[in-house]
Amino acid sequence: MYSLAIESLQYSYDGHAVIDNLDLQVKENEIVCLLGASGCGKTTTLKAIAGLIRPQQGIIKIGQKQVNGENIFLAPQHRNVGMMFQDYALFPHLTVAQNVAFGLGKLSRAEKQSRVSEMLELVHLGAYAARFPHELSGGQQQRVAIARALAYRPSLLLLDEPFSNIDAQVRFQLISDIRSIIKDQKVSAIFVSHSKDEAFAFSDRLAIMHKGQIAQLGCPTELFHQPKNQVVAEFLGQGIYLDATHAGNGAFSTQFGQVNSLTQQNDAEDKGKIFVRPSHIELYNTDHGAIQVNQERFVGTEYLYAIELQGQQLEIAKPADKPLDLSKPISLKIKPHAVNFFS
Ligand SMILES: Nc1ncnc2c1ncn2[C@@H]1O[C@H](COP(=O)(O)OP(=O)(O)OP(=O)(O)O)[C@@H](O)[C@H]1O
Repeated sequence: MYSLAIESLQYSYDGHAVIDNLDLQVKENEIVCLLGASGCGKTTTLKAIAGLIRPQQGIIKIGQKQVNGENIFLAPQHRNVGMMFQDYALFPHLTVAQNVAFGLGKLSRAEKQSRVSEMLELVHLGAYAARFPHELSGGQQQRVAIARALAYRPSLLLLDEPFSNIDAQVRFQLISDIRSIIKDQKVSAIFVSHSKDEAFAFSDRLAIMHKGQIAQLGCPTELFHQPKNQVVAEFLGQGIYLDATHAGNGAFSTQFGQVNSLTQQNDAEDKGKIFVRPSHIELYNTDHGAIQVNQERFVGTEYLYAIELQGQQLEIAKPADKPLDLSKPISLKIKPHAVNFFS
């Protein structure tokens, strides 16, 4: 069963489509990250799920309940979603405990107290109940925000760039803490980010968004190694395109020699481009190489060599015990890998 199912969603601002026929499904207890460049429609999608805006078209189901569709539009408070938006700061004049209790209107006083204590224990802030937000660090404030979002036991959490104001040094610890809290509580979550590092660390599956649509949905390794199109390939990491021709048996001819693919290839298209990441490239010393290394960096476990290929700067690694001899000529080859061929 899905905790969220979206079908053919459409939303336009002043006639300009921002969400364009978008489909998305989130499984139970799953964290999905909507990842994409600025302006691709991530926040608008979250707002439509939350009920903060009304889409012109499309179906949204949260659990079994249809919350959006033709003649159906449930108000945000009836959708059973918890929200943690970047600009949904804590209320500065309320204590931590009062902030967490804020959405618990229907419960009795005793029930509220017990739920607030439970939530503050969950985020390891039991001793901070009487403090005000300005007396907490940024990371502690985010943990209060997650406690507040989880307090009324939503079935789906919506998180919009929740870590963007957090110091880089503590961000990945906080991401790991909040991920464990969400997993413990067995809720599903949609997390919006434009940082692939955050997305890789926080989510089970990634949905790469482009121009109001989901370009690809899958687990991080699948998207990284088998991008369906150029948008996904480029968004997830550095790399270059090389002209390539099918040479049969899953191999390709390129200007750097033959490249063998470790995955089955469809030979229908003869000519195209392959997308090559730095980790697919090997530098080695030969008698007749013409590769120019612009910089060498030692980073402990390996050496990184900066080269320029087709106008793009790439850093290629070599193990620390097998460095290049920069006084001798250098060549380049492309290692066998799951080749991404685009016709
Ligand atoms: N209230 C509005 N009126 C008109 N256009 C809007 C409005 N809100 C957003 N847009 C436009 O809709 C598009 C998508 O906006 P959205 O905020 O969903 O993008 P995003 O992917 O979340 O971007 P970011 O990563 O920068 O937050 C943008 O081009 C934006 O300018």
